[in-house]
Amino acid sequence: MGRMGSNQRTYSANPSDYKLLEEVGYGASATVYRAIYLPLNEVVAVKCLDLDRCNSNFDDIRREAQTMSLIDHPNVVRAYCSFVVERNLWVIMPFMAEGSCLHLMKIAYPDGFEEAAIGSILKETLKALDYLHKQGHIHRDVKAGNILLDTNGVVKLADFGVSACMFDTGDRQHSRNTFVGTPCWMAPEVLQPGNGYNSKADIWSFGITALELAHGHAPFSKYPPMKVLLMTIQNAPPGLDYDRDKRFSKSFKEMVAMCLVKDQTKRPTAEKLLKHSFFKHAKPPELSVKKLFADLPPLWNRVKALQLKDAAQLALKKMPSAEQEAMSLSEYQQGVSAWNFDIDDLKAQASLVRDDDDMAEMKEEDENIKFFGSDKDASDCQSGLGKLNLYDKLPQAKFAAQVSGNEVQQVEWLSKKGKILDSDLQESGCPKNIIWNSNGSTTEATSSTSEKDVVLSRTKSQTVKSRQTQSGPLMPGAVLSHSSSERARTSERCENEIQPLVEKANREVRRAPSFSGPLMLPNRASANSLSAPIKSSGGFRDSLEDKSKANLVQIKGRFSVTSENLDLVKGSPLRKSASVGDWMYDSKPMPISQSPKDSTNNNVSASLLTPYLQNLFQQTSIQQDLIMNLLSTLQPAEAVEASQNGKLPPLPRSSENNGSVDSAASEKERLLQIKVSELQTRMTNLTDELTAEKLKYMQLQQQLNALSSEDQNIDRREGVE
Ligand SMILES: Nc1ncnc2c1ncn2[C@@H]1O[C@H](COP(=O)(O)OP(=O)(O)OP(=O)(O)O)[C@@H](O)[C@H]1O
Repeated sequence: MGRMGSNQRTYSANPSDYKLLEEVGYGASATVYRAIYLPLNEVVAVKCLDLDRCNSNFDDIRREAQTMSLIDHPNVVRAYCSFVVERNLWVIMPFMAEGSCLHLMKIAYPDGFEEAAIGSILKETLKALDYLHKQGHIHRDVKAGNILLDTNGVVKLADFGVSACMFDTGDRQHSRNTFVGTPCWMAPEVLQPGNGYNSKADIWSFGITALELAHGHAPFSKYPPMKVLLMTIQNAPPGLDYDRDKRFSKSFKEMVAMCLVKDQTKRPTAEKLLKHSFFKHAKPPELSVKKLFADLPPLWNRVKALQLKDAAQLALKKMPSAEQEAMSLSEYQQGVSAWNFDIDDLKAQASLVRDDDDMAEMKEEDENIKFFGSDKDASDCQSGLGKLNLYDKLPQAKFAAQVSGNEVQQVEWLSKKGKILDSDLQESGCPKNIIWNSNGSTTEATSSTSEKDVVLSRTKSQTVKSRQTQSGPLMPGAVLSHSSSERARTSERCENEIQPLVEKANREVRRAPSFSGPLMLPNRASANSLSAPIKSSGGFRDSLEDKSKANLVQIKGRFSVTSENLDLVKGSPLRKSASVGDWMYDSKPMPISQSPKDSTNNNVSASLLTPYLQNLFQQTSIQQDLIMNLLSTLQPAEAVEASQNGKLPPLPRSSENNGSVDSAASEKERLLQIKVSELQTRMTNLTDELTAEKLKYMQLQQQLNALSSEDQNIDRREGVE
């Protein structure tokens, strides 16, 4: 599928012609790398889509990729070419050096952009939509995460085509009973079956994206997907509040209101919307957009920083209390959206997750009508994880070069925002004094007080608000779905290029869902957690697939629903796990004290139990890993002490542990240690559970053996008679 790019250059379909460099983005189905196209020595982006997670057949994907490569508009990211590498589809695209608007907000503008920049970004995006709609396409995934920026301020809409085919084969039957991702950006008609939708659905998503850019997050993003769905359908449309959103012009508010009309026929076309006064007065992006990232380090370092932050976030979050927000946030942050699912299933789930509090909140939302009416109020109630934005949690960092060996060029942009506190750093478990170079990765360094002061003196005074922010994605699906070859490639590169700290953080981030994943029967193939099919374990996978094939309707993104799941739900409702951050089916494990006789009566087959045990086992090991990682972020003295007290497992020996011990451990670090202890308690519980299950399994095995030999005896006796 090698072909000409827009610059009339030819791009080969030979993977060895592309040298993958840093990871610059990740989504539900793909990881995106900066890469060099060796024959031309040109920087490109390579999006690696995991075909294992694709619902479409290969021809559909190939067709869509080809369609994507035919798209030719200055505001649409086109594909130069695409080809299959093992179980991945590689899509070669122009590299958009400043990444997505979502990343930019997460890293530097947690409260959203100023209106001038929003106007420019939206205008360029609308031009792209106008073009696509006139070509007969619906984008179906318009959101800040898919609006990419180039260093010169060029704005392009990405993810057209492939994402569509990945999640919609056009055969709706195959999509039934499935819900994936967050419906934050989805139009009501998309969420309601039978109505049908058209390009106006993109206009709704465009309106939601406008709110996202204005506030740093999409409406309802704190809620679980099912609730978002109900709110989108039942509530008045979200919008910019005329009184409270004073920083935005009337014209902007009007434009958003025009997009967010529930009746799709009343929404303007992209062409008409472009004529709105808000866009007439929009500045050229090179004036208003370019300056947004003027002081920022390179994209890949931002991505690493976000991953670090995610690791810290993971370590700090209060699992039980924040898990619902975490799920919603992680969905939102990941920016997953797919438009195929069955409304009844969603409603079934929604009815199960709603509790009194939820209803009260929903009522409150109804009363407020305008979701964004009170930024402060809204943000205050968005607790938990939300408080951890990069500025809140990353060090007063300056990041220094390491990768290319260039001169260290300190970048103080993080501190400029005035949101980074030393204490936050300690709390985050990140090493202090990380230096971040404009072209390298992170490395530790000494930061003197005077440096700090200088940095702080340059700080813009900005109120540190307790609000929901767009913290980096916990990216279970994308990671779990990587083919082993890609994992190998990634880890190889990490070893070579990324500093251990970052590597460790990445591992933590990637394992985050594993840590928090539910213990569940394996036939729920959720990609939202560890409970997604564990592809690496051969035997398990087989049994899993056998079990699930009959019932699994579709796996998309990180949520999936199967008809069997729904049956399960009836008798065994969805519930929030006490210890994990995901919704799970209450699998009602048998009591440990159960006698073999009772066990037999349960009719639990070994084939069902085995994968369950393996799942349990895997989670336990992953938790162990996580604890080890956390331990290594503790002050050595404390960690050693905790370890010696028997509170924690033995510390891994490392050079850090051999160094001099700082006896003055901070309060924050002690808190972190408490977290670690909590985690360890959970791990112990899981281990106990695992042991009990193993025991039960052995008993069942014995029962089965006894039964089968009894059967044989009977057969033999009958034969004799
Ligand atoms: N051409 C590109 N240049 C630079 N960064 C890119 C490029 N394409 C994608 N990215 C980055 O990678 C991220 C993920 O890419 P993309 O949205 O295509 O993945 P995805 O799996 O399709 O995501 P999702 O389905 O969640 O929208 C983007 O949000 C963006 O930050």
